[in-house]
Amino acid sequence: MPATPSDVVPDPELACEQEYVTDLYARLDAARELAERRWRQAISWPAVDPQALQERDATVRFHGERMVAFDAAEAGLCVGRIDRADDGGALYVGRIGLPGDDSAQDPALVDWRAPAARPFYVATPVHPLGIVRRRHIRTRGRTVVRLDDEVLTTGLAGSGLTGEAALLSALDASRTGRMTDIVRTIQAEQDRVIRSDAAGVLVVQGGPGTGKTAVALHRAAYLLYTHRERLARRGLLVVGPTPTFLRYIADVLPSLGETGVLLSGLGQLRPGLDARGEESPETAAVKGRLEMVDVLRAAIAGRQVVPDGPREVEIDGFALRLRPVDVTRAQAAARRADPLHNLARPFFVRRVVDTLTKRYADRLGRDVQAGAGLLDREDVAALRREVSEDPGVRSLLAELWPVLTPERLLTDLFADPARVAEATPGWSDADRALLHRPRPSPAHPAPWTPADVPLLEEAEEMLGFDDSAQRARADRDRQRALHRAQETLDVLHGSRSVDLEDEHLEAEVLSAGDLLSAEDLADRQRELDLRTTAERAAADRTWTFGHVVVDEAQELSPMAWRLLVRRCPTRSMTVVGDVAQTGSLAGAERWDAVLRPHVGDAWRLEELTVNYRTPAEVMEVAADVLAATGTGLTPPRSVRTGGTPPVAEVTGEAGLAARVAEVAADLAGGEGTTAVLVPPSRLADVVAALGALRPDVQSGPGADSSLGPVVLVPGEAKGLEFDSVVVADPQGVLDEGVRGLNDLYVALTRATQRLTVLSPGPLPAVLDRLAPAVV
Ligand SMILES: Nc1ncnc2c1ncn2[C@@H]1O[C@H](COP(=O)(O)OP(=O)(O)OP(=O)(O)O)[C@@H](O)[C@H]1O
Repeated sequence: MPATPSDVVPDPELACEQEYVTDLYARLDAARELAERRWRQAISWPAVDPQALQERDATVRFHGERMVAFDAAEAGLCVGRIDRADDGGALYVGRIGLPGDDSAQDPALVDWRAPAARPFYVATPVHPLGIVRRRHIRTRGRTVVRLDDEVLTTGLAGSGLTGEAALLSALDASRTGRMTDIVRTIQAEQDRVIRSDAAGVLVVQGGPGTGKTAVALHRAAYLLYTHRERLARRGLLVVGPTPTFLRYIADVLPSLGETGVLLSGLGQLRPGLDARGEESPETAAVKGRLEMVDVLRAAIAGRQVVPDGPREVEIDGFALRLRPVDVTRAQAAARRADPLHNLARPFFVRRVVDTLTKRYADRLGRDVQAGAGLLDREDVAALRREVSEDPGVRSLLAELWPVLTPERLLTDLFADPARVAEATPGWSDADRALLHRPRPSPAHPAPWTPADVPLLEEAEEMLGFDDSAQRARADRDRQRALHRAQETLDVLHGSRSVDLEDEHLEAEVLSAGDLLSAEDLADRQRELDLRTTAERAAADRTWTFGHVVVDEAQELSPMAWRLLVRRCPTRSMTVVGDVAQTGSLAGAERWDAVLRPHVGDAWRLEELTVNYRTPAEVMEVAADVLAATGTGLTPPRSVRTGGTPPVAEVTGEAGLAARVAEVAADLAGGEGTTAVLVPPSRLADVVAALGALRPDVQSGPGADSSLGPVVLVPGEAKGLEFDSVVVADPQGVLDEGVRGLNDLYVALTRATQRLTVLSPGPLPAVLDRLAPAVV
């Protein structure tokens, strides 16, 4: 029995709250209708100049976003109320704020993110913050179905949980395969993180199930609320480890009414690229090292070639020589002009063409500079053009200083061991070999991997983005729009209804063309740009964000950190993760080591200590594995106890897949979601065996536990949770993972209700606590 009373309140109170909640929904409906009306008005505004057009876009977007927020607030609009001491009255807390009738008084509903709502989450009997009672209001649709009260005047410490009854009932619900928001039951230690200052890098370390992901997403919503203007403009980026994970969390921010957030996996951070290729963990680790910056720099320098001896090109029957020293000089001049390879290239080209033109003129027996037979400027220009357009000259220039895309640079580098060797002085042959990748062909497509993305982006920074083609296209589009606009004006001019003979009078009469230039008209006809900030940010690789949230941040390589920090120059970041769950070789063992190269000591740490997912009985087993990792981290304290005790079975090698399938099919026949977590070598067999019993089995990156039982390797299950988990072959998980203990820790802590461990042979020693039944 908790020391803080938490009782179901009888009906009369329910009726009162129903009345209040019904009134709140009426206000919500009114606000939504108003927003819709304003949206309609704004969308039909004539935009007479670019500024008005921008204003129209912004107004349409603003009311559109409000409509989305009002829709999102519909489910569970009001989460509860706090009753203030000294008869300060009740303050209702909800998903959004709704004004009252009198602006001098309390709002009808205060947004959960507003400072006034804070006591709802953090007041305790020991620190009541002027509150005498906290009431959780549960609704189904628009009907109030349950109230849970906590009296805060006892002065007793209590369980340390806020709204324990509401929390426990939320945690006991079956999982749907999608994460939901926790606005109703945010706990005090989580609230502290959510409302922490936006400035600087905040690292949130916490064991499995401590709500790191939930907290990170609510923090994103909080920051958007608190710094709306800045963040709405610059946008907020949430980075997760895998597309599966992103799908799992995708509903949370929209349910909080926020649409301006870009959710992205690391493999999707380069616009236009969806990098999902696979490679060995060792290769990913090498690609993730910071030394790759030097490798890329050397690879680019290696593409600026000085030939061994003189090269000749033939123009109009004359052999023109380009000596190595000419190339060296041209290179030096180009590098002085611009440090970026592609942007420096035009300078290199000009120098080489100048040199060849001069030699051409000399060979023609004339002196370009002075004296008898002086070539005039036009002659020189003609010779220059001839040189620069000559195919032989062009191909020589492409060989000596090619235009490079990041994709071409990396493809050529990885495919050529000699280039790799040249760019990696001091590396071992084994590490060099890890970078090797055959040139893609239809037979070997070799798609880009997530570890390639930071390299491509880094290379783009060094090469310089040659946007001349893009600008030319934009110019052409604009010219076309102008042309169309001019035609429209001409038609208007030609079809004037006044038929005037007097030329003088004609000059006095204004036509559409007099009032409006073709440029204005083209601007007016520009389409509404209603893309959200997130959509615009996703399409623009130079976009920098107002805040970046990184989830499962322990997995990120140093190169990935470099990329993220570049996208967030203000270093306003929230970094959540658990260094005991690091699965990738390139990932973090300690936060300070990871962050120092990018932000020095300018980061602060918050810890989450309570596990809301894993029942205590399961966590005890997982805690032994955590101890064996040697990280020295304390296991989180589980909120829930008394669930189904975890079970283990030794199946024998031959019987493993069939028994896994049988157990998983049985669990999947019940309520909630089911996952089988296996070492990679068992994946195919287990999928086949389970598929025979459950054709809806899911596996791989697209696996969705809301559609059927899933079979995943531990890395794919990171950040996810399931009602029932079967861990198959724990020794295999230990042996096959590059950080096997961490992988096993991740696998064991995915269960919200039931855990079954099936082992082909004796259980690994770290699982001694599970005394297996031999079948
Ligand atoms: N205050 C809360 N109220 C209700 N549910 C909560 C609360 N905090 C966390 N949860 C639930 O606990 C579960 C675990 O949360 P979450 O996935 O955010 O943990 P995590 O720390 O990111 O875990 P992992 O390290 O395993 O990725 C989720 O179902 C989440 O909704």
